Amino acid sequence: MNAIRNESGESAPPAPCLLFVDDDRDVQVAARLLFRRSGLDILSAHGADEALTQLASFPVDLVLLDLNYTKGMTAGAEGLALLRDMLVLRPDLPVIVVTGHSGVTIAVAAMRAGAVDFVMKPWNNERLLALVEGTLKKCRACQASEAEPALIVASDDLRRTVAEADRLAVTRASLIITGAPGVGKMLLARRIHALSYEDDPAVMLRAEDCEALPEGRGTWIFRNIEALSARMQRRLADRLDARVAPRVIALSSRDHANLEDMLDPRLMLHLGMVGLTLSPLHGRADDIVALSAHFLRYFAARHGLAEPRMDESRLRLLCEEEWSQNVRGLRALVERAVLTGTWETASEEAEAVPNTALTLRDTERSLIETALRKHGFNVTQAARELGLTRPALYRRMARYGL
Ligand SMILES: Nc1ncnc2c1ncn2[C@@H]1O[C@H](COP(=O)(O)OP(=O)(O)OP(=O)(O)O)[C@@H](O)[C@H]1O
Repeated sequence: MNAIRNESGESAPPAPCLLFVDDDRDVQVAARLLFRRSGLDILSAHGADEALTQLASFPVDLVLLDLNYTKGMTAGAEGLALLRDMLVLRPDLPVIVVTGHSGVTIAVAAMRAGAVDFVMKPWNNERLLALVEGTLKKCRACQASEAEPALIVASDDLRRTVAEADRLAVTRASLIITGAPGVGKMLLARRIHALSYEDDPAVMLRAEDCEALPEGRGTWIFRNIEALSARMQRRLADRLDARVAPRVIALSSRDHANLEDMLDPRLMLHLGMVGLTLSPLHGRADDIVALSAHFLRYFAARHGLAEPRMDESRLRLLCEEEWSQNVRGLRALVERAVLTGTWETASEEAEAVPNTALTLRDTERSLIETALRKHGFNVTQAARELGLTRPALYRRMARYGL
């Protein structure tokens, strides 16, 4: 199993964690030595793609960002574009720009684009350290309580799907995201929208409640697309046929073949052009490990409580769970562990809950049955003995089939 690991192969410590983006390996080594000596953990990325992947996979607290990653490039455009992408994913992320050739003008442009500060290369170790520590201190409270990375990605399976989603994000293509309930379809749809060129917020629609289509174009995210009425499906297909059409991101827990049967063929042609499928959480051990660590840290900070200890055997149990509600189930389980300070696996819980419910149900059914028999099935007298109103007793009789 591939737990959250930093470059040295150690399990990633909870915090603080820096991400240093620079294509120059010597500079990376110097930064690593400096920060590790000071007790800070540091991840490195040598270019934009790697940086975004690291950011999506690890709970990064601060980024140090060089602005040029291609040999000979000094204008800083690559770095500015990456800065904007990072801030889409993590709007509160503190980013310090580290600039060499590009100089002060580009550093100022980076500050305008959302960087919190900048340092010039070659840097002074003490000053850089003080700047990083000061920034971390200032940001820690708000960052720890609010920031939840857009999407945690650790398994190769999810990484491939997210890479494909990111590639499609900048197009205007409508698409369908399929996958079991709670697997992350809505989160992925939001990420696609956030990485697109669309400035307006996406319109969220529940297909089963949708009786009219929004005005204008923009991005429309439909939950449960298969529940859209036949009439609305035709209207939506008409809108997608138009020259100036909205972008529709349709979500469904049904698979593609099923949707072919359920959706208007014209609508399916538009939406089914490209499809993304998220796999069930069970079987994505790397994601279970990364998500558990992330949710633990997130909920401990959010509720101001200590993180319950996560050991190897606990992780193994989590990886063996069926996760019928997928990531939503894991998230709830971890939040409960933080709130109660104790762990219970989903299967322990699944066993525990029905058993208790069964005992209560059995007891109640048998009390009611005894009272009814005793009074010759006279409901008024049985209800009086049980301390219930007649309607309440009728409801229970119906529930227990008496
Ligand atoms: N990779 C992930 N990283 C972080 N959080 C995740 C991830 N995947 C899912 N979640 C979280 O799990 C919960 C369920 O995700 P989401 O609502 O996107 O699922 P869904 O597939 O759209 O569910 P449904 O089909 O039931 O509507 C949300 O709280 C979401 O933030």
